[in-house]
Amino acid sequence: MGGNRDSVANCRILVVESDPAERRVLSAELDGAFPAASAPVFAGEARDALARLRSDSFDLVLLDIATVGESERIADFARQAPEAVLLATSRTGTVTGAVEALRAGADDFIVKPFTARRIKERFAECAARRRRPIAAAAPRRAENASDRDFENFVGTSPAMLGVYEQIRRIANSRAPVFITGESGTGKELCAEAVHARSPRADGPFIAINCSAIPADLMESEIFGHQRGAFTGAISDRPGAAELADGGTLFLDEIGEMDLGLQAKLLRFIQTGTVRRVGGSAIQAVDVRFVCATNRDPMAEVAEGRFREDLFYRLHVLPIALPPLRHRPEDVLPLAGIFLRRFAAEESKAFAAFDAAVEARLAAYSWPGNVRQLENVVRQIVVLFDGDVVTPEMLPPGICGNGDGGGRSPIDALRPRFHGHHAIVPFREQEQQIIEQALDAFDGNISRAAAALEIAPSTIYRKRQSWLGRHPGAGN
Ligand SMILES: Nc1ncnc2c1ncn2[C@@H]1O[C@H](COP(=O)(O)OP(=O)(O)OP(=O)(O)O)[C@@H](O)[C@H]1O
Repeated sequence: MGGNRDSVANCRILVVESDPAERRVLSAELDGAFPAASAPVFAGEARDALARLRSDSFDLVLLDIATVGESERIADFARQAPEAVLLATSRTGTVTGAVEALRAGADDFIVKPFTARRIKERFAECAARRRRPIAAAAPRRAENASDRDFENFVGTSPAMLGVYEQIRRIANSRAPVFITGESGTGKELCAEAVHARSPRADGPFIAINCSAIPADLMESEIFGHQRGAFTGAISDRPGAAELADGGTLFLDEIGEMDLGLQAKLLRFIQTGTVRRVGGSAIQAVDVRFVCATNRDPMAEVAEGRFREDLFYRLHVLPIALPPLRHRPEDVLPLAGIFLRRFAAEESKAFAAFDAAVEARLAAYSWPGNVRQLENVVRQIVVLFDGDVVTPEMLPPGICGNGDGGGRSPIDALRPRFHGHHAIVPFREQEQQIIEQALDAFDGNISRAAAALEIAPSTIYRKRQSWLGRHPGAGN
């Protein structure tokens, strides 16, 4: 199944859509966009699609929620095609619908109409990030493994060599690993490397982002639930802890976990057992904990936001990832690999940066770290054509003259004030800025968050609060 999962161009697509008009639109949109793929397969009913999945393998399944019916059916798809990326689609984008779909096993939720480009991006991201066995943490197929310096890391600065050495030394232990570092410094890559180098490498690597999932769903995400445990719990579901049995459980952005759940996590660490929400059976689970935060954990403990006892349980083997500005020699190798990756993905010719661009990239301070560098290179590749990246392609902040000519999507986010008449309430400006960022990145929350240099959870939370202000509003 899914032999080409990491390669967007080669992916095999199954579209589950009952509306003939929608099928025609999608067929036209997808045909040109996935040139190397065999034509997408269309199924008008969930039953036919499930039958097709029994005899054939796909890398991407686009599931129209209205066609598929209740979320239990989405769970059927998740079971039938465990390696395919499942993107739930709907005309009506409500938070509840999205949460239901994700809970039932979809990798992501996309509101129609959407472009093939958006599908490609979501597919690539989900294939790279979804819960998956460690096989997916191996170097991307399209890239040369020798481009990497250690596991999936690029960079040979002394600071990073020190990190690789630390990972090598702690990999064999069963003790928890606590990774700190600013946003975008590679904490998730680090967690994957710890797993890949550990004796558990053949076991599962399960990542949970404690900030991306609403607090009330988090307990069931980690511990699972029994059917009927709460509204919407329509089937039994294992949590991340059970799924990670024999492998590694990565708790990303642990600093965002609510205090009640921290107590339950502590109990899990102490007893090595879990109980599903609404269930009575206690199950022993063997996992290695790796967690990460971009906050200062000691300060969080001092402020009472992080339980001290939990902190000391988890903070056994600390790894601190250096910000990119402390290792400027890594900037150009990283930029080079991103350029090759995105040029291949976008079928562009870009192969190098000119000397002036290299000088600017190396001199810039990269407050958003590697993720910001990755986003900048991606924007350039998407927005421009050519073999060589030249200075006028750089976004204003990096090109240094403050005049971007409106080329960068991020440029469109800059608020413009024209005297005091333009002053509007802060919360409205905030909503506008976030919505513009989401538009600029086709609704992609992680990329919008990275561009705004905030946590994705902030966007999720804000959207929930806007819905609270305007009952019935969609997302
Ligand atoms: N040293 C590196 N080599 C190659 N790619 C890297 C490196 N560091 C980070 N990246 C890439 O940068 C992006 C951000 O990395 P990652 O998600 O691991 O950061 P993070 O520290 O977990 O961020 P956050 O705190 O915001 O979750 C990813 O696409 C990752 O693959």
